[in-house]
Amino acid sequence: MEALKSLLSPLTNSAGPIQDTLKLVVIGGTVETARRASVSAWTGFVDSFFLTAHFSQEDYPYDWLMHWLSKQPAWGRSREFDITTRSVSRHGLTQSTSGDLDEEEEEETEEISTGRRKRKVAIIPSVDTTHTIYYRGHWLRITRTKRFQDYGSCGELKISVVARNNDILKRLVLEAKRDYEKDAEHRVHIFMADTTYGCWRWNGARHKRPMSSIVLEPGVKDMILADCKDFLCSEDWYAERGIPFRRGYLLHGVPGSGKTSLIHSLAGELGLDIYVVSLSSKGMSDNTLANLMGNVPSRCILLLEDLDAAFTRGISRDEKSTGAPTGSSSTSTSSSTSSAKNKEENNDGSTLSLSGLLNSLDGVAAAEGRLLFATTNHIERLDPALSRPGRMDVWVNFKNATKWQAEGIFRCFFPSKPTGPQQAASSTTPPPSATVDPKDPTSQENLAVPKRKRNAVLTPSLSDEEIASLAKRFGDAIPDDEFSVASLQGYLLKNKTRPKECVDEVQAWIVQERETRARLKKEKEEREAKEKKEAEETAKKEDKAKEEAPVKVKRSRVKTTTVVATPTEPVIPESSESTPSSSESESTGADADGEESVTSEEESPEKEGEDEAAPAEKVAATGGNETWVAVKGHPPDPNV
Ligand SMILES: Nc1ncnc2c1ncn2[C@@H]1O[C@H](COP(=O)(O)OP(=O)(O)OP(=O)(O)O)[C@@H](O)[C@H]1O
Repeated sequence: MEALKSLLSPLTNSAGPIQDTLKLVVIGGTVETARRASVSAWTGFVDSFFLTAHFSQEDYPYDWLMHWLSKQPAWGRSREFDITTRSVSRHGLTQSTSGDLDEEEEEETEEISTGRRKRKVAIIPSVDTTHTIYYRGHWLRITRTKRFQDYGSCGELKISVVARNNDILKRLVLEAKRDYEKDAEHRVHIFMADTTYGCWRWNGARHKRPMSSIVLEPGVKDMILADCKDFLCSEDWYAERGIPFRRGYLLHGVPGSGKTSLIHSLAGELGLDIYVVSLSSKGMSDNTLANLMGNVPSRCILLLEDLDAAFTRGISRDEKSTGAPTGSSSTSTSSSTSSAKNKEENNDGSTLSLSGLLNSLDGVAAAEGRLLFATTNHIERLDPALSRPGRMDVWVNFKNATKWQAEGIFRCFFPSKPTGPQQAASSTTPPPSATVDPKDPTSQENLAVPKRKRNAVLTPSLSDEEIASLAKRFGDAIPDDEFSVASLQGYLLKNKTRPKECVDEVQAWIVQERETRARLKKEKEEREAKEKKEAEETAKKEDKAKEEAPVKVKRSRVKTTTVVATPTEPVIPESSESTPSSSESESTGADADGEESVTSEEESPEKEGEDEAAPAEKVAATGGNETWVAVKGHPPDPNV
């Protein structure tokens, strides 16, 4: 006990300073805890008045709000900002009006004459800065941030407002949406499948293409448009009958006949975005496709372009296999060559199987409400399962241009001169291109030519009768089902300011086109014949090499054995290096290094057999087999 007291005595004697220190720690800790508690209570108290909404760049409301914000003067007056020529949102509609460097007006004339592309420069507030905007009696605190993800950064928007409930935020989002849709109504947005990350990437917004600019046989456009409209407003009908709310359209036929153009037109007409998937793209797999298909919005056009291309590069029904193309078999030369080719083609990480494709089209996870459009130039290559009703409900065949279509496309290019007051106005306004009223949305010229370039095309004005007669002559000159509409369009484009000459010279163009086609066809046939011959020769060589392969292996084994382990085995006589030593080894029983050899009795007949076989093998090997040369150390003697 005494000992313990003596041990503690130094501490008890100095209790004053320690107690003070302890008191300080306790008081400091208490004050800090109280401070933190009060701060968090205050923040909680303040936050209880604030409503905060988060918007991610991955979803539409972010675009609506960025578009809306870009129109707010306070947003443009930001004191910390980035300058960019890129679109802030995926829809490219958020170029800040307040921040635009307005040189457009001055540059417009110059642009038309030089063809130089205008670059808009926009000012946007920097990330992680907070801005306050007054909106309908409330102060909104808006912060733009960036979140980093596996596949790059993703923008976020945080909006806080002091309010009793979230009505004000709902109103804001609705207003932003309406505003955005109003500005976006003249565009069709295109999204492309990103197979690397299995998501959709905005690819641009295109001006809507009017249906009147698509020239198809009478009734076809109306039929498809009516069918699409009918589908889009029949959700309940489908639900009542338990039918999956999806519709598929298969547009097949010759290239350049308007399949893709029609889809773009329909998207504009129906106000839908287009989501494009290329099944043959690198890295496409069943999972990626299912993921993509499950993530399309309920109302959109899903476009599978060139469906047959996916087949020829090796989709198969078997999930494990990505080979076995069906379409190119007719041109295949030998099984070995084609399988090698397939391997090469499929070596791009794509593991998409037909069953995977079918599942993603109408499996459990497939999106509903979308219009599926698939295009192909070779319908005969499609698996029947893919094109059956339920997956592809409407089939439309696109052929080469008829006379009627030729006439129609001519009229699209050369609209007739407006009559009445419009004509009077135009006659006072040079140049002649002013015959088209730029405000008239039904004007053919307006439909065919983008707005900003309208005045750049100097088309002579012709009366209705003149255009009708020229169009008729043009249509009569074009043979039915020989030229695609795209090729006619190419010819008309070359003559876009010379309607009369265009018709006068069309016969010469037809002759020239036929000659070009004949020449190209001949060249193609020659090239194919050459390729076929080369492939046959390669196949023959490979077959020959295969036949020889087992013999070579045997010989190389013999040679190796001779050098390393069994020096007394007979050395192949045709080698100039080994011939003398072989006889020497046989006679002396020693190898080239002078090692003692052990020749077993049992080996003798085999050796004899090999010796006998040697001349025959030698003859077979004169084809210049590489293995043979490498083992022997000198090229084969072609005279043997
Ligand atoms: N029927 C048509 N009416 C109006 N323009 C057409 C028509 N067909 C083709 N064109 C024009 O030809 C070009 C090519 O058309 P488009 O890409 O739509 O053809 P496609 O059938 O989809 O071809 P592919 O099968 O090669 O993809 C476009 O510029 C389009 O304007």
